[in-house]
Amino acid sequence: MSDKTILRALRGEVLPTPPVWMMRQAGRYLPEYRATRAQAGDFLSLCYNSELAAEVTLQPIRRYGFDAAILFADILLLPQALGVDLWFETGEGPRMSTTTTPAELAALKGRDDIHDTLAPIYETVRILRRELPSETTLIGFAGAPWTVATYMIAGRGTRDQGPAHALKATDRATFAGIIDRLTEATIEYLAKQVEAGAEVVKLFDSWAGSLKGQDFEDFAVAPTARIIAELKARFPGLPVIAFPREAGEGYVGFAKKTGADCVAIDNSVSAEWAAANVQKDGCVQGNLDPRHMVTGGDALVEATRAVVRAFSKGPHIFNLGHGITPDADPENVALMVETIRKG
Ligand SMILES: Cc1c2[nH]c(c1CCC(=O)O)Cc1[nH]c(c(CCC(=O)O)c1C)Cc1[nH]c(c(CCC(=O)O)c1C)Cc1[nH]c(c(C)c1CCC(=O)O)C2
Repeated sequence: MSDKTILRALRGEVLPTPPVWMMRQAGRYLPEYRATRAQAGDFLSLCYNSELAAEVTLQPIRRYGFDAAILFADILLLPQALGVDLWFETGEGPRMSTTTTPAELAALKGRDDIHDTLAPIYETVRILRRELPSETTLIGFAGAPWTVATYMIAGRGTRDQGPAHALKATDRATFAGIIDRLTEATIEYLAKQVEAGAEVVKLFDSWAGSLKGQDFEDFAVAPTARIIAELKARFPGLPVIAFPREAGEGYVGFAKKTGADCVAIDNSVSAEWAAANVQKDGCVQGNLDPRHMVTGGDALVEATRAVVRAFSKGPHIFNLGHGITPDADPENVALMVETIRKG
């Protein structure tokens, strides 16, 4: 069995020092990322340029020696592979052609027709498995169906996922059809990442927190459980991290209900609460407030130590509660890593 620290934590081992990586660790806060992105032209061109995508994935590993690298790509590449138009408005974020009618749902490509578009992503994974240090774990990922659907239905990011909730209320069949098609395509997408060399996969459900009650069970828990069951049937022992962001009480029992090996925790709940209520069932990842990467100083050191301490009695992978922001100072990241490793 591999002795990579991330894989050990995912098997439930309690390590003296938690392994660490960061969401959005390859990103605009790093000058070397901005340079490579400029070389590629734009963000999407960078995602589909396997050599340059591998290069930006490696940059934070060289700088900080993180225990995991996460494939450089985006959760919105899968809908693009299903035939949706996708572009990024500078300074604003993603824009897509909308999928809200039975005809638009029917026009999406089949789950086996996504790989032509996504082949460069699988090539990035293969390059990374060759080039990463032997102690670094490679994480592949996809968006969870609900979160990806919120973008497909609205055609953009939204504060409250209003358009997706509205479609769920007015045309449940089409809404559920979008979730099903995404669930099936996500299984095939992640399976190809694993075949190419991803050692762990992570499902990002960034908008899980806006699903309440039975909707949370039907559209956050159930699709995640289905994806994990199918992947584990095809790849026995494959570790899976699930991130139902801002799920609150929904974090409790999420690993058991979905089969996830690790639940990633955002910073809207305290580490103490998550240790008592979520880590009791297995590995957790998280949950330092990403603002500390901007503000730094003693508060960063104290908050980092507090997260390590709160999760020290169970399996834990140190991470931020959400992605690092472009205004972060790279020196603060170094201080966080040093604090975790040197105490
Ligand atoms: C919702 C979502 C998206 N993408 C993702 C999510 C889920 C996680 C989360 O909640 O943050 C996931 C994602 N996006 C990216 C990765 C790569 C791996 C990593 O370093 O974490 C991952 C795992 C690169 C990216 N994805 C994006 C960037 C910035 C692009 C740039 O260089 O301009 C990066 C590095 C763009 C993106 N992509 C998306 C948005 C809303 C945006 C615009 C907002 C922003 O600019 O931060 C969709």
